Amino acid sequence: MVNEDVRSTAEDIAEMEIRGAATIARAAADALESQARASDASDPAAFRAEMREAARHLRDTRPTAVSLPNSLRYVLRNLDGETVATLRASAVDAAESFRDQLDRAQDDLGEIGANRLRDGDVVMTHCHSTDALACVKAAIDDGKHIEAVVKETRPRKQGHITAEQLRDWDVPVTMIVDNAGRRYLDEVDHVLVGADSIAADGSVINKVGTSMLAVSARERGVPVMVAAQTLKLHPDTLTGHTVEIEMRDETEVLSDDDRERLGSPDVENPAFDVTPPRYVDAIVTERGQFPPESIVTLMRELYGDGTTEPWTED
Ligand SMILES: O=P(O)(O)OC[C@H]1O[C@H](OP(=O)(O)O)[C@H](O)[C@@H]1O
Repeated sequence: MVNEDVRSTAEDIAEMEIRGAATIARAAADALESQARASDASDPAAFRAEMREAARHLRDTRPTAVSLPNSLRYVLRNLDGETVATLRASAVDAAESFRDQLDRAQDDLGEIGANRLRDGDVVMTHCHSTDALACVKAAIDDGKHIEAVVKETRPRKQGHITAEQLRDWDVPVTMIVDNAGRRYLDEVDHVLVGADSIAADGSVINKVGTSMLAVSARERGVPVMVAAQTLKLHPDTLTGHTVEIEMRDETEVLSDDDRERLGSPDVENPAFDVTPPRYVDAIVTERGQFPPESIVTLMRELYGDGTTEPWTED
């Protein structure tokens, strides 16, 4: 029942061919739209069941970035109609308005984040975040000169994607290995990172290594700014759930040859870590910037009704 686009999108998300919390959310909405368009369901109940199955398939790819279930929820909750044709149209509309909101949110948070950056500032980045880079882009568009110290971000080196994007915007980049982060903090004005999920207590779940960087930044007096549209707020944490940290394959850390040479040690490869709120200065969203401790107010406003898992309903 799950269509080919959904299967290939799910595979690409799992393999990180499609990656980054916002990009994953967009791809998931696109895939649900494709499922709706291609459906040959004979009646509304069959159509809804297909959409739920497609959503489950996409949901099961990666566990940490809440933008993925938030995106699936958005499309499924907006299904509306008494016939397959009207249901299909509602899915297409929902996917389109989801994409519009995502783009607008990123633009708006970029403007807000840019207000924190002064002409001549240097930012230190970790991993690759489109929300974080939107702040840099808006600052440049305001005529500010911005430079960047870009952390490589092992094991998958997403810092290279950041450097490539900054190169296209003519932002001078200094690339460093992750372990040089603390040494170069003296030369930067901000740490600027994205988020995969934000918990109700203001904890930031982001690429592994973020917490170490944030602790060092606090010690060095460098403000830590997290750029995260409200799609990254994790509603389940309002009711005490914790965010699952994805463990990825050991081959990302050690090649087969290296593993054999080292006597097959155990390898742990968490993709994310949790930065406690006391190490974060501001969470920049499209609704304004918030001290992490107050993000719960916004979360209640947006998700206070609690969450459902529309893909599990029969
Ligand atoms: O939504 P945007 O800001 O683009 O990305 C947010 C976060 O998603 C990425 O995770 P991964 O590379 O998919 O594991 C990084 O942790 C990044 O900070």
